[in-house]
Amino acid sequence: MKDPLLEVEALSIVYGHGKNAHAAVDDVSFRVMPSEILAIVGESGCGKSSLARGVAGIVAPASGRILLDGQPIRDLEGAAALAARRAVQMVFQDPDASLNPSHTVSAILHEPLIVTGFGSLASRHARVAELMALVRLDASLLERRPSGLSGGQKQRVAIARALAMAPRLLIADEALSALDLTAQARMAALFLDIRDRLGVALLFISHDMRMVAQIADTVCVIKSGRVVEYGPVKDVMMAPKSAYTRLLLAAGLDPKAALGDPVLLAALAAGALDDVDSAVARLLESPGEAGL
Ligand SMILES: Nc1ncnc2c1ncn2[C@@H]1O[C@H](COP(=O)(O)OP(=O)(O)OP(=O)(O)O)[C@@H](O)[C@H]1O
Repeated sequence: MKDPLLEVEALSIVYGHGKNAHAAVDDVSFRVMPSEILAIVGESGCGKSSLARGVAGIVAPASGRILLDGQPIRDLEGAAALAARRAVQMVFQDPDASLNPSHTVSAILHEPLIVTGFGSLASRHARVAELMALVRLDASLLERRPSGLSGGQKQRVAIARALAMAPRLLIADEALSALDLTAQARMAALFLDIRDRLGVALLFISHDMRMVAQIADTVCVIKSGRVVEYGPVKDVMMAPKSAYTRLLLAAGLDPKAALGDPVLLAALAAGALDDVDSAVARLLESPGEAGL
């Protein structure tokens, strides 16, 4: 049995102070093995982005620990701290916000290589060509700026830039949700290909259970900042233990809108699985009722 790459232990992230304090992430634990794809799934506002930012070190946890190769990241110093920071890279939902619009794709991909002191100009060029091939982008796009690319192409550039740091864990925070369905499917295939070729692990943050089923090995379902279900994706899909997971699995239902339904809310609160299933079936038959 291999050792885990990442361990998240009893992590809590709190916004605000005093009586305004609000735990966006509440006592969450999971682990990611090398080259595993773990999906964190839940409806909008459940704390997924906060969790991703906590793992990436962008927001500080109120309590709990994050370990990389068994070492608490917070305790690392000097070269070890730098290596840990590089080992975890993030791809965000909106490439327009994360890619500099005035830079060419070439400049965007050269930058992390320069920052990390990656060899000579010739070796950087070779590495940029390799990164473009990895994300299946044609080299002819190198001189374009982000505005000259499609949404899917921009997201591929963002992934290539993250891969330039030679990460061991990639965090994709709703990285597919701004794309149309065809682009989403192609991007999911790309993530699987990258995992297979590079052995990089993926923390795949999503609200979409169907996308998660296509890509993940393991799934962690989050509701109101807490883990409600965690296990191999096949087990969770075939036999969801929690009523909330069943709701997320109901294809065609928007959980956010459905949660406005009082009967469904009461069934969820009571953990009454049969009542949840019948409420979901009713909402699917008459979408107008839940404003879907
Ligand atoms: N910087 C912040 N300051 C205060 N509250 C925040 C901050 N960021 C998020 N929150 C709150 O924390 C909770 C979790 O938000 P978070 O963005 O992590 O959820 P999410 O599941 O990623 O949602 P979405 O998919 O809509 O981004 C929400 O109630 C949100 O309003």
